[in-house]
Amino acid sequence: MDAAVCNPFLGTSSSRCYVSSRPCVCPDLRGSSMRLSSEFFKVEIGRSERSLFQSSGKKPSPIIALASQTSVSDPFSTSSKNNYSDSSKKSNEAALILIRHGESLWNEKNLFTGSVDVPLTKKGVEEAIEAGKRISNIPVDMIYTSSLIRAQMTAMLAMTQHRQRKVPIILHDENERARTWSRIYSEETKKQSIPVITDWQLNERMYGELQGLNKQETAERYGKEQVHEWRRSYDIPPPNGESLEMCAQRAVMYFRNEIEPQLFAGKNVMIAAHGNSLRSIIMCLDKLTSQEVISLELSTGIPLLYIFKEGRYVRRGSPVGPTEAGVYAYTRTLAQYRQNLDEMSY
Ligand SMILES: O=C(O)[C@H](O)COP(=O)(O)O
Repeated sequence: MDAAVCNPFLGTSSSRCYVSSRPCVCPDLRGSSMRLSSEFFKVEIGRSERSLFQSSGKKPSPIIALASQTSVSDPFSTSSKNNYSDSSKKSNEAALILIRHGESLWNEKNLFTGSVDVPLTKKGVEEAIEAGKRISNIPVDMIYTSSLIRAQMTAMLAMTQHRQRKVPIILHDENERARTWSRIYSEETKKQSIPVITDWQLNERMYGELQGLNKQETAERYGKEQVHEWRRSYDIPPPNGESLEMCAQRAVMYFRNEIEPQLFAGKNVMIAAHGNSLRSIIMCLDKLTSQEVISLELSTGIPLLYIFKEGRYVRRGSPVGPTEAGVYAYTRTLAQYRQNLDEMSY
């Protein structure tokens, strides 16, 4: 995992190469054998999130409001992408929300999309808004999205529903001028904002020569099994495209190097990305094997909540709705956060 990954959209001489500075703990990416975790095997997020509670034997409990605080941070206190981490602000826990973008115009047409930059459909817009309602009581301090419009639309639309009423603002640091011209001069305004960091490394896997082809027609032409192998196997790439393993190498490395330090610093993070970049991250968080990940399917526009605590990720399923008591009782901190929002709105 120490190969540099360069942004293909900037050519081979990208000014930003990510070289893993931390060892990746994801077993499959280390190339060693994986721990079996049958609990999350064959999970279709969004359709069977309830069964996650059942399989873990945990039932949502009523709201517990105790004196514990969500992290308080000023995410705009530094402007560089890489300098957000403030390890002195270590907190006990942070929320991590993962969300696959809403339906895109090519999802609707059943076309392989990959790196092609396609917007949401009307249904996708509605899914993103619905997702926002589901997470409207969960704290969000920072947002990471891919560089593709469908993920960015999803993040922004979801945040229109958030009760915190902070303004998500895309950080532009592609060059000095972009940094200077997008500066905010009011500390108070910064506090009312949520930084949105966009990065190609969270993009959908590059689908190579399948991009733009109809999935059904491709299966008829090359055979269902071949197409399933291209779409779901871990290490077999589609023609001239990325395998899930290749996608994981950049997406998981980005997660480890850029996002995880924020969680360690107590920041609550939302990631709006794609079916396969998120599958690779979930594979790592849930320690799925390369066999188990084959059955992992993500529905469009369904948020999934993890609690990051003492260096561990605890999957809490998908918040079903803003009124579901169980969502707020996941942890004391979330319950307290929700209670504060309620008190503020009286
Ligand atoms: O890129 C695509 O076509 C989809 O977003 C994901 O497709 P998949 O379900 O075939 O991986």
